[in-house]
Amino acid sequence: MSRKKTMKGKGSSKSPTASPNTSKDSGKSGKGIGGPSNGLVYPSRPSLSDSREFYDITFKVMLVGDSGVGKTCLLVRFKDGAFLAGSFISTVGIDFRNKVLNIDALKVKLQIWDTAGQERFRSITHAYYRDAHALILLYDVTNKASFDNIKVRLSPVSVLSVGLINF
Ligand SMILES: Nc1nc2c(ncn2[C@@H]2O[C@H](COP(=O)(O)OP(=O)(O)OP(=O)(O)O)[C@@H](O)[C@H]2O)c(=O)[nH]1
Repeated sequence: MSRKKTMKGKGSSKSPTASPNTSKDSGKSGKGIGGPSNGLVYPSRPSLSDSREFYDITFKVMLVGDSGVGKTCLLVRFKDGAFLAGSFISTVGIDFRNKVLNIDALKVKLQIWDTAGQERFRSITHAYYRDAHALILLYDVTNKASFDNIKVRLSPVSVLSVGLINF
């Protein structure tokens, strides 16, 4: 497998393709449905950030769940090792960050998309499920409604679409 080269996202990043959405903490764009129909996100697409990092394979992962369940906190914790305590700023639209992991001598790039949990962004965020390799479903253990709402978020059409294309 040839080693590929890509831009490494830092903080809120620009996405591989174009579409008008914004992130919670910087207002920078998160753009487009991230990759071709087989779901792989190729590094030859437009830049994500200003530093480069090699990888062997890439996967698109979506964080899905109600507003306030901790999607952004989980992502920041995983990416940067920090916890965003205190003030809660809701995500606007969609955002993503990249993380490259070394697994069995391979560099695996995860492109992790942080979706807005608010109802008004649902139609936007649903569009990004299409070519995802994985959806991570989050809920607040102190809020049963946030668990029940996962079923609503993953309508049969969305799940079927992800399943048919990627698995
Ligand atoms: N106690 C506790 N609070 C958390 C945890 N994770 C996140 N929070 C808090 O929950 C609030 C919301 O977290 P976010 O990660 O911004 O929530 P989100 O799911 O991204 O919300 P949207 O962007 O609106 O979709 C913040 O104030 C966090 O500090 C956790 O594991 N425990």
